[in-house]
Amino acid sequence: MRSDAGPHYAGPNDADGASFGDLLQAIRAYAADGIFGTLSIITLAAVLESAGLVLLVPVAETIFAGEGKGAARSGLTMQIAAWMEAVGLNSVLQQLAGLGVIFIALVALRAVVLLRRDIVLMQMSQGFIDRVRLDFFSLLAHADWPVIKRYRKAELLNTMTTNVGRLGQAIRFLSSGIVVGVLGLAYLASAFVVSVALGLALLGLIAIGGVFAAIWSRRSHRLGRQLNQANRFVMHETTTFLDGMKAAKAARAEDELSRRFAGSIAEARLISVQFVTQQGRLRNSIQFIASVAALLVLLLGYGVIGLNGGELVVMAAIVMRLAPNLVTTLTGVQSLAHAMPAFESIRAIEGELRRAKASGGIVPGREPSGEPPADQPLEAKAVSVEVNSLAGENITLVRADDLLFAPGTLVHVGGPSGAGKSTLVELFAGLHLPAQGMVSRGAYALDAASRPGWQARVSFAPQEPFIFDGTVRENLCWPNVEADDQQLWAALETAGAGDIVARLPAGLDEPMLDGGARLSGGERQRLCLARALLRPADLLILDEATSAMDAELERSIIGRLRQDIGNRVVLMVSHSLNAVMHADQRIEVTGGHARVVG
Ligand SMILES: Nc1ncnc2c1ncn2[C@@H]1O[C@H](COP(=O)(O)OP(=O)(O)OP(=O)(O)O)[C@@H](O)[C@H]1O
Repeated sequence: MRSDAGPHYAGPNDADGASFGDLLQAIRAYAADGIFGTLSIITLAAVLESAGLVLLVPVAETIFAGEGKGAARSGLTMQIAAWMEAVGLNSVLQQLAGLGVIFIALVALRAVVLLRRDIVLMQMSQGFIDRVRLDFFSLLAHADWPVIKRYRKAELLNTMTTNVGRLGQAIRFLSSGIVVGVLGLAYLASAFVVSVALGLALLGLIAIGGVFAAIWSRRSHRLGRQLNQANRFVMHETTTFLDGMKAAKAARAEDELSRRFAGSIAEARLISVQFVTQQGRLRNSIQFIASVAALLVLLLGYGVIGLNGGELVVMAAIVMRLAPNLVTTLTGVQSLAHAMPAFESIRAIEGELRRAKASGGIVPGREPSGEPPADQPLEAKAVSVEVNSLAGENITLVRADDLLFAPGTLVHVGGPSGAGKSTLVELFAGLHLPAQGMVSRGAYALDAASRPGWQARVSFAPQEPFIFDGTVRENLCWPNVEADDQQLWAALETAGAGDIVARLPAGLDEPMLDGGARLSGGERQRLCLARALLRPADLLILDEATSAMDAELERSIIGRLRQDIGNRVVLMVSHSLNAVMHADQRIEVTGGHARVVG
């Protein structure tokens, strides 16, 4: 079985992520004042449970003793009998009825407390998971673009879905572990009430079970780490499978695609089977210890300590309840250890994102401080974009010595594939910050502090259209544009999308299902172009945003753009001649170097 990540799906080093202590601290920070109330209700439920058990002693002893008051009765039974005689319950039947009423009252109270406990625990555990998920989303959304770009989609998907799901499991194990553990303590306390010696014997046996659990938990934690890697691989292969479906069908390579996918899930399955085997072994060991405990209680209780019949019955009930409780607690500890690597993995990525943010990322919620002057030219001087490679080295992706675009200019950005065109326009969009040199508009230079203001006046249409499950109107106004129907239709007409929306039964209010999957690639691009046109901006960037359109359509769209350009600078990355023909200025990017060529 593979034990390392392999070159294709290595993720962040989970070992740097977090410990169990970090998880407890995170829960404490989340729950804050609620922890005391939650622990109190868990304890109250356990106390009521054990009180019910201890109450069995007088019930059983009263029955065993019958009317002959001299038969063996413990101090507890004598005390309760004295109380009942004081209120006039003298016969065995009357005392049993009295005890029965107390018992039923206890059961009713316990039911109310249990219900409350379960609700509180569910609210707390689900709330905690939601908090972790939201924090992760927020950190990722506010991370710098080059940092986000470093992660593979499968890695992020795996963290947001599989690992968060496993963390949910871990929290469930933890909360049920606490409940069952506290209950176990209560049972143990009941055993001490019946017989201190037997209580100590049970404590010793629980300690032996704990040692077994600790050993197996270590192994389960290792297995959990391997499962992390395997899950990453499954997610990677799942995205590859879905992305590659069309190409595979065209090349009749469905079997090859399926074979790769089957290979990826086999390892995760193997690890899951190994874990179940480990868990089964631990469960068997504890059950064996519990049987020994039951035998010991019987022999010691009857032969050595000399417990009476009632006490023996209650001890047997305690051991019978304690045994499955112990199995659940200790296998829960093991499951927690198995699921912990998911939390470690989430924290490892969060740590990377936080470190990146601390070294100059986007500051969330920061208000734009002024805006770049629209009547000034857009300029780049001796500028370069660098990224950090996985090996930690700085790589220069693109550089430019001197670029200047006057307001009202349509600029074509051309050059071979992989030359750095997208990186260059991402720099002007503020997605990268200059590593050297300067990007500016008049006196307004782009840097970490001015970036929000800069980006408030940029509209960017990427090659891959982004359409979400909302109406056409919601998609066009995303994220925060306010526009009336007339403005929406005008933008749609300029983007050549008017007829697409006019055909839809509900027009602007038609829901876009499945991210607009039923539209063609070119149709989705046209809608996204209309969205980009609606955003108030002095710099419009189209990064191959018309690549899926036919030449005739593209020509008419670029013609209209040129005509309505106003004061805007339009940067258009394209491999098409249409863009070259309509451009006022041309930039060529070759081998990471951008120059003016016309
Ligand atoms: N985060 C990164 N780390 C390392 N290399 C990167 C990173 N981002 C981009 N690159 C590399 O930088 C080069 C320029 O990429 P870019 O996307 O700007 O090219 P492009 O000219 O737009 O290509 P195309 O026309 O094919 O879209 C490519 O070789 C790409 O692999």
